[in-house]
Amino acid sequence: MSYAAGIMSGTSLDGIDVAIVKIDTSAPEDPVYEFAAFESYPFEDETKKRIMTALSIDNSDVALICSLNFELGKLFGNAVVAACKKNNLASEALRFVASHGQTIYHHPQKEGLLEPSTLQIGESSVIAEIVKTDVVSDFRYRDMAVGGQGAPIVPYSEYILYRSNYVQRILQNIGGISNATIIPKEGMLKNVLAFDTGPGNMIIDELCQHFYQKPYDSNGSFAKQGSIHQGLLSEFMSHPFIAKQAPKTTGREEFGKDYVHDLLAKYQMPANDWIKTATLFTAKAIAEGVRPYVDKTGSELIIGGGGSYNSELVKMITAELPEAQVMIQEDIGFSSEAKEAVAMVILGHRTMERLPSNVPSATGAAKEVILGKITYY
Ligand SMILES: Nc1ncnc2c1ncn2[C@@H]1O[C@H](COP(=O)(O)OP(=O)(O)OP(=O)(O)O)[C@@H](O)[C@H]1O
Ligand SMILES: CC(=O)N[C@H]1[C@@H]2OC[C@@H](O2)[C@@H](O)[C@@H]1O[C@H](C)C(=O)O
Repeated sequence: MSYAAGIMSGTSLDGIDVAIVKIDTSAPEDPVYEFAAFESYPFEDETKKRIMTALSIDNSDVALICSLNFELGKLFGNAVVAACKKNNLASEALRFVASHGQTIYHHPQKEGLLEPSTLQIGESSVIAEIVKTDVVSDFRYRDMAVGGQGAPIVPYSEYILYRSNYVQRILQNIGGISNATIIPKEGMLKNVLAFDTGPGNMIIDELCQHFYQKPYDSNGSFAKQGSIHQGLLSEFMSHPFIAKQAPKTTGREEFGKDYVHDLLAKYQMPANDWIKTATLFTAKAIAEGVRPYVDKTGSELIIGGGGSYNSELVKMITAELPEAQVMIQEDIGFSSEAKEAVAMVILGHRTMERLPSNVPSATGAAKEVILGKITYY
């Protein structure tokens, strides 16, 4: 029995999530992962601003990215130490730390001279020195090296935690971007499908920041007061990503600030109508993405990520997908916010054991590979 920590800092840039997980390997072929604790550390405004600048094609610079790699390594390491302390654990007793890293750019298709590539930062050497244990990081690169999109990478852990002999389960994550994992009833890992469905909270957050200087639409309260603008909704739905076939992944490059500000320049309407229409688009993109795969004999769509706390969004998804039973992670006793950080522990454990954890049917990779790199302490 050992403990490990997973660190997630996702595309929404809300902060650093740390999950501590107990790993029971008494049956080594079939390890059991037990959630032990979750802590979240919001980024300082200044740090968030610097990351946003680093992500921007127009304003990014190499000195900033170089420095942020080490700054984030420090913040990630300190977050794990703080989480351990709060939960009365010695951080050096962790068997390993698994860190996702901050995605700076994700470009899965070849475009001109640009190779399919992705970049996550938050230096693992710095984390290892602070936490004083081994660190697994950089999970996406190896999958891309064998022709995969490098995302989504959570399907392996979702298969381990949620597969069912009785019902199809669709795990719908709504972070900055939304992604779905479809696990057939009695399915094998090779039958699992996963892909990004489009924006998660990214457009809603940008609009809340623009109109109200607020980071997000708490519980959908602005959306609840707005009306749908059909012209804007049609324009949203005509985004080429929506009609694309899976496997597909996306990011801030397609649904970030530039996309939202181009639309803001084009349409005039009250703030809450913008937010309501963007919320419906987010729900429809999810429904369009998963609808072709819903098992008519029974399907549970389980929503996780911060979007599960937006009840207006959840209501819209429920209305768009009457063929599935829609619920959130908390309805089945899990935590919506901890889900991805827990997933990192499961992926990290596979790496430590020299075992593969990409799902080629999800990423389009040519074969199964061992994800991640290990920095030994
Ligand atoms: N109470 C709430 N009401 C509405 N929205 C919320 C609430 N709490 C969190 N959110 C939304 O969830 C977002 C954070 O979600 P999460 O932490 O799952 O994203 P992430 O992991 O950074 O992104 P990704 O999964 O795309 O990498 C916030 O930016 C916000 O939009
Ligand atoms: C490149 C990148 O960071 N992608 C994230 C992002 O956030 C959600 C969605 O887009 C998903 O594809 C992925 O994260 C999760 C952890 C994944 O790979 O499964």
